[in-house]
Amino acid sequence: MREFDVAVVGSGYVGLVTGACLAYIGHRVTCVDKNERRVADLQRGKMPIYEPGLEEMVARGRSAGQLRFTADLPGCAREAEVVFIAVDTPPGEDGSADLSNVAAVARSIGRALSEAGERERPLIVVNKSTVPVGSGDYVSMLVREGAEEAGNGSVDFRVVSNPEFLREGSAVYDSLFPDRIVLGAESREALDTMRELYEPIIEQSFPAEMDPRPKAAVPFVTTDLASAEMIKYAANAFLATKISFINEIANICELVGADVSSVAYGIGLDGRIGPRFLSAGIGWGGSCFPKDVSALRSIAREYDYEPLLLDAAVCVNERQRKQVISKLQRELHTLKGKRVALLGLTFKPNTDDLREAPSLEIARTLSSLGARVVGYDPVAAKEAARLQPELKAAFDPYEALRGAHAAVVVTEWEEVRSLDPARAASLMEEPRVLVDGRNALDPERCRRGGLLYRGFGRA
Ligand SMILES: NC(=O)c1ccc[n+]([C@@H]2O[C@H](COP(=O)([O-])OP(=O)(O)OC[C@H]3O[C@@H](n4cnc5c(N)ncnc54)[C@H](O)[C@@H]3O)[C@@H](O)[C@H]2O)c1
Ligand SMILES: O=c1ccn([C@@H]2O[C@H](COP(=O)(O)OP(=O)(O)O[C@H]3O[C@H](CO)[C@@H](O)[C@H](O)[C@H]3O)[C@@H](O)[C@H]2O)c(=O)[nH]1
Repeated sequence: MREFDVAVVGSGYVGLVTGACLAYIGHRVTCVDKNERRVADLQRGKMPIYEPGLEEMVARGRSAGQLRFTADLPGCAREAEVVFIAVDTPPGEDGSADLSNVAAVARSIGRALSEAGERERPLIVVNKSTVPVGSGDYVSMLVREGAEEAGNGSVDFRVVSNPEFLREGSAVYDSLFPDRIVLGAESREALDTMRELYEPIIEQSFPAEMDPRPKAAVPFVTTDLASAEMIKYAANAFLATKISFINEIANICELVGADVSSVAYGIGLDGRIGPRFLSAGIGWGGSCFPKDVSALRSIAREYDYEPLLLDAAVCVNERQRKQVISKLQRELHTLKGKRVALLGLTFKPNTDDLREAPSLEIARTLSSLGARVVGYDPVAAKEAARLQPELKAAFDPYEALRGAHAAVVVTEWEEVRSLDPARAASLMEEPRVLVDGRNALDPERCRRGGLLYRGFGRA
């Protein structure tokens, strides 16, 4: 295997995990970020995010001398063979992706290339951020513009799209054991180089200590730039739609007296459907699905196309969150003066990410209706209370439940799944409602413990 000099720009969820994993498989990696405090923290081993297994991977990379951190993007771009762009592409006001961070990095790479003069091989600029179709060409244009600004526009580089499919909470595992690696480029040579860089992952030839089960080679999908960019949006839109689909079925199950968990199991056994992403409940949130579905809708509208199915997926998702409120109103009648405990606040378990977390919107609505809201989360209670001041932070689930008239399971952390219903009921006030927004608890056990259990799509 050839050892590459790699720069990864953006030390957030994707950048850090990518950098740490590339160092783990034997490359020399420099992670770059414009946030100097973040860089200083990383240089002394302090993680800016909560992601299981990441701290150990970073420590390992640093002590092997394979991983370092800097704020000096031009310096890195001059020395690297491959630069990954992994900066955030947040939603703009109209729902389209805001590419200003990607653009700033591309220009800066251009300037650095121009100042460095001739290179032995073209620099490969890999876009890992989720970006609209056409962004590969836009990045090329900006690199060239940056180079022209610095006095020499004839710089040698190739742009590659390499969408990222990791999930927060299992990001390290997903990066080392991906379902596929997708690469889009116009240059065969650039694709061959990327294959070489990823070879230990494609061949699964790195030490098997993380997961000793034998693995087949990872499919390596090569395509043009636009299709690679579209694969990312299509994958997220499909998964989000799949969840909205099961939520629609859950709502009908409630009306007809069926149980959505059994229905999901029954349909998921069909190989054409598959069992994953069929958990009904509050619906999807997070830093990706809402932003990417909205960016895809916005792309479609740019071309005067009405994305009816995507619009419906979003509507169903918005309605699911509102259902938490109607389920509470049905049991508590007025919410004024009632204490409601939210159990789990991050958008999913095993992450500290609160971007588009349903908990924040639910807390806001409940407090606008006069309820007192307290929220428990094992890692993000303090930050959630900062973002949503109506929410009082609790650091233990039972502390949150003390004196509560109702509780809502918003995020199925293990600490929430393993809740003791009898202990919860003993701390709560009448009518002791538990709205299980993730269908994570056993309804019978909850009822035996003295809770008024209400799930999604089941009795
Ligand atoms: N979070 C995920 O699970 C996930 C998964 C797949 C793809 N993605 C995509 O990957 C991209 C990154 O997402 P993320 O969640 O890692 O973002 P993030 O917000 O966690 O991190 C982004 C980092 O980039 C840095 N940055 C921004 N502009 C910069 C610049 N000009 N120069 C240097 N550093 C800069 C920020 O300081 C920050 O540390 C997004 O496009 C996202 O859609 C995210
Ligand atoms: O059956 C399910 C599965 C998930 N969710 C919710 O869907 C959201 C997203 O979950 P998940 O996909 O596990 O987390 P992310 O980390 O947001 O990962 C998604 O978004 C990433 C960013 O683009 C992609 O890289 C991943 O492949 C894609 O799964 C969360 O709010 C979950 O609670 C459900 O409601 N029901």
